[in-house]
Amino acid sequence: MDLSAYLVLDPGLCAGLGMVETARAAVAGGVGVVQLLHEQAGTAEMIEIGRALRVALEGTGAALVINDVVAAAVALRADGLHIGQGDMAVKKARSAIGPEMLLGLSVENQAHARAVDPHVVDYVGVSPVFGTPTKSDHAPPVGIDGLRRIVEICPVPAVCIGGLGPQHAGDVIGAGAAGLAVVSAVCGRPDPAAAARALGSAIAEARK
Ligand SMILES: Cc1ncc(COP(=O)(O)OP(=O)(O)O)c(N)n1
Ligand SMILES: Cc1ncsc1CCOP(=O)(O)O
Ligand SMILES: [Mg+2]
Repeated sequence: MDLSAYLVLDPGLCAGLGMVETARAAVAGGVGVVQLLHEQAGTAEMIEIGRALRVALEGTGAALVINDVVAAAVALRADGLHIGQGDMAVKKARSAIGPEMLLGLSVENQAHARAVDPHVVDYVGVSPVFGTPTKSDHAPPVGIDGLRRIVEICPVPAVCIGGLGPQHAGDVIGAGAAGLAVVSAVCGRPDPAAAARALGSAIAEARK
C-alpha cells in the first residue's frame, strides 16, 4: 500500500461530486489509498458504497480502506481497516480481518505510539497534527515536533492527518511521516484530481 497521499472521504464535504467520483478523480490525480469514512452509515450502506468504490478503483492500484466498520471491511475484502483508540481492541480487529488485510490504528500521543504492536498493526495515523473543523471530536493537535517524536517511537510506518495540505508536505515528510492523509484538501474541491496532483507533487518535492 502506497501511503504517500492518502484520501479520507467525508460524505458531507463530498456532497457535490459524491464520494465515488471524488475518489475516482483523486486516484487519477495520484492518491494511493482511499479510506471510506461515513459516521452515519450502517454496515449495509458501508458495503454498498464500498462496492461502488471498489469498481471505481479497479485496475488503478489504489487501495480501499474501511474506517471503523470491521464487518464491512470483511464483507468487501477491503485492502485495509482503519480503527481509532476508542473503536475496538487491535487484537480483536486483527482476528476479525485475518492476517492479510492491512490494519491501521490512530495514535494521538507518545503513549499510544509506544503501545503499537507491529505484529498486529501495519501502519498508524498520527492524529491530528493540526486542529481541523473536519473532525469535531479530535484529540489535542500534536504539531510538527509532536509528530516527529511519535514517528520516532512508532515501529510501523506513520501517515499523519489533521489540517494538512500540500503546503505541509515538507514539514511532515521531514518529520519522518510516510505520507499525508487529507480530507478537505481534496474533498469538496472544485477539481479533486488537480488537488490530489498538487499533494503528490509537494510530497515528491519534499522527498528530494
Ligand atoms: C489515516 C487516519 N488516521 C486517523 C484517523 C482517525 O480515526 P479515529 O480516531 O478512529 O476517528 P474517526 O475517523 O473514526 O472518526 C483516520 N480515520 N484515518
Ligand atoms: C478523520 C480525521 N482524523 C483526525 S483529523 C481528521 C479529519 C482531517 O480532515 P482535514 O484533512 O480536512 O483536516
Ligand atoms: Mg475510528
